[in-house]
Amino acid sequence: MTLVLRWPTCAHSVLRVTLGAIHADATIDAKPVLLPEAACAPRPPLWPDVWTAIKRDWLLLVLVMATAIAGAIASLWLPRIMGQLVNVISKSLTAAGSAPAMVATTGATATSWSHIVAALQPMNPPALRLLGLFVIKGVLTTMHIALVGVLGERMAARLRVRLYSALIHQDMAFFDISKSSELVARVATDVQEFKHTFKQCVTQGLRAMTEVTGSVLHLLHLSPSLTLALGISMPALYLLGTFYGAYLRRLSRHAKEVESTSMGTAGEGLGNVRTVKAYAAEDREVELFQAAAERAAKTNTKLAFHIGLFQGITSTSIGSMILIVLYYGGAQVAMGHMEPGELMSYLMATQAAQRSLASLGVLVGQYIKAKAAAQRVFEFTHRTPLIPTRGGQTLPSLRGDIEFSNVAFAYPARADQVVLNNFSLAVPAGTVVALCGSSGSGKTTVVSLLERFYDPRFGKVLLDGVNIRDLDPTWLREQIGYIAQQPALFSSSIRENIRYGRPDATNEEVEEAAKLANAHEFISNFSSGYETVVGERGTALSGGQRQRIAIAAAILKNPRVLILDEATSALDNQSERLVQEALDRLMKGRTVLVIAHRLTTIQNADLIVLMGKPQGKILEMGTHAQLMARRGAYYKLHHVGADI
Ligand SMILES: Nc1ncnc2c1ncn2[C@@H]1O[C@H](COP(=O)(O)OP(=O)(O)OP(=O)(O)O)[C@@H](O)[C@H]1O
Repeated sequence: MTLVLRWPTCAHSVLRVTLGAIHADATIDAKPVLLPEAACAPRPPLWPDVWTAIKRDWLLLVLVMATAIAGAIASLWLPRIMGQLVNVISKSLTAAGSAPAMVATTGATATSWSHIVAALQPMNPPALRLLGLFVIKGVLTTMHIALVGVLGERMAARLRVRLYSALIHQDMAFFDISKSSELVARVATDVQEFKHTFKQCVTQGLRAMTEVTGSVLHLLHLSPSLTLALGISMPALYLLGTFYGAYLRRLSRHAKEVESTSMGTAGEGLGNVRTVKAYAAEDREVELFQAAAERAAKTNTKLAFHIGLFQGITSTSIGSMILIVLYYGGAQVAMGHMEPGELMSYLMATQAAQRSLASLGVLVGQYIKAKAAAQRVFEFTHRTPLIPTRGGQTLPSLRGDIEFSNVAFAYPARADQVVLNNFSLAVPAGTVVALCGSSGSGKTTVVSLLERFYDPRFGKVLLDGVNIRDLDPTWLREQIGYIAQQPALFSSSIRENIRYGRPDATNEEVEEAAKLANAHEFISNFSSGYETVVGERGTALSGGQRQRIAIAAAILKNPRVLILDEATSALDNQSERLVQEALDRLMKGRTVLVIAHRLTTIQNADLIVLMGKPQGKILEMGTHAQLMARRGAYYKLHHVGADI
């Protein structure tokens, strides 16, 4: 029997699980095969996603495009008006060929006002046009940069929120196989890269395309024959630049990788400095780093050589082009077919066209990179979580009866390792059940299934007789309080951390919960009291303090069902007494599942469940007295006084 499960190694990959024999007791013989992403489903097209991200700012986008095109058109006028100005100057020079002699005979100074005004007169109209053009270009540039900045930031913020929301709503199985640093990089770096290139495409792309078109038309208008001559040589140069440019980009990427590997070697050595010193391996580490650094130097030298060659070829080509224009265009001027100003205008227009073509070439490379970044950004926004956050029924009131009925389970990331097998357990409302057993026997898995972080392969988990698959997952989790072995707090204030249990709680309710959790006193001793910031993951607090804050948050949440993952490392006596007191208050009147690590702390439980190998099997079950009287595995554990 073959079962195909949608499985998130990426949004579109599938985990194909071949289920061999499914025995009567639901033993699973599963062999997972990961199919490559591309073989599974085509990527959704990118443009609808990009459009969704910017469509709310369509007016802004139109303005950005309009200012880019208008700016480019304004630039196109520059060579023309410059040419007009040069023509005027050259005409005045011809007309005033004998002026210096006149000045010498009359004795008038060359700088007298009347001479200056007379000399400037014909230049005024083109100079004023040029000034007007500079002002228009300046205004358009300011508007464009400001508008594209606003558009880019709004789009990036929207994308980041959409991606973060898609990620945080994924199921736990997704996080089992994803590295959080990579997910954060998607939200930060990939969005940044996409934003950067998007801005460049609408800015430089549009401008360059307009400039290339306008310049070529202008060149054709000025001298069709010269333009034709250039037109034959330019594509060859352009292609050379594009291909060599692509090779250079590949080389540069490789050089970066080699360099970051060499830095990684140094980082690893320094990061593990205790181990390095303990093995007296300093010299070995230096040798490793030296080899990596030499590899990086070799690659970078190769890159530098090719960059030099590329720049040499480019500057020779550009120089040759200018020479062709001057050589051929000079002859045209000499024959009277062209004015000097037109030749200058022509030269400027070829430069503008060449610059724009070059920036289009660079943009093509960046577009490819940005497309890959955008695909990474949008990949997860299309992924439907295996277990949704919302949807399903809620119960009007909850007693807190829990039942695991013939549950079989393997983690999706390790589908061939059965963790729970034919697991059945009833926990009546209001009782305390302790799960104990060797490490890896499946205690945490049992509570993860109750919180519906995963769905069982076979069997059911019932709450008040209702299969939790039919319940709204958010509602379900609101009914369950969880105190972790080492509660990880958020790096905000103590008040905010306690309020995480119920965001709408008043300050009085927060303090009341802290008092019940034996936390009020130590919080009040901090100079900033409830406003004290607890540091990343709560590292600025002791283990016992962190636990009492987590208990306060659970008290505020007031769940019907409580899961306690007992701390493995013992607290000091005073701290343990305070935590235990707080827990006793919290447990009163609730259904409690305790993941027990110390036999001494579970003797009062209503039911003790000893789990063990083969995995997921219940070895023994009963009260402390019953299990001791049985003189079985529990008794033996107790007898040797081992922790579990
Ligand atoms: N997210 C996961 N993905 C894949 N396998 C997992 C995952 N979590 C746990 N396992 C595996 O499932 C088995 C049961 O793990 P579980 O955490 O439930 O054991 P435990 O009894 O709570 O152990 P401990 O007392 O050490 O916390 C182990 O073999 C473990 O390696």
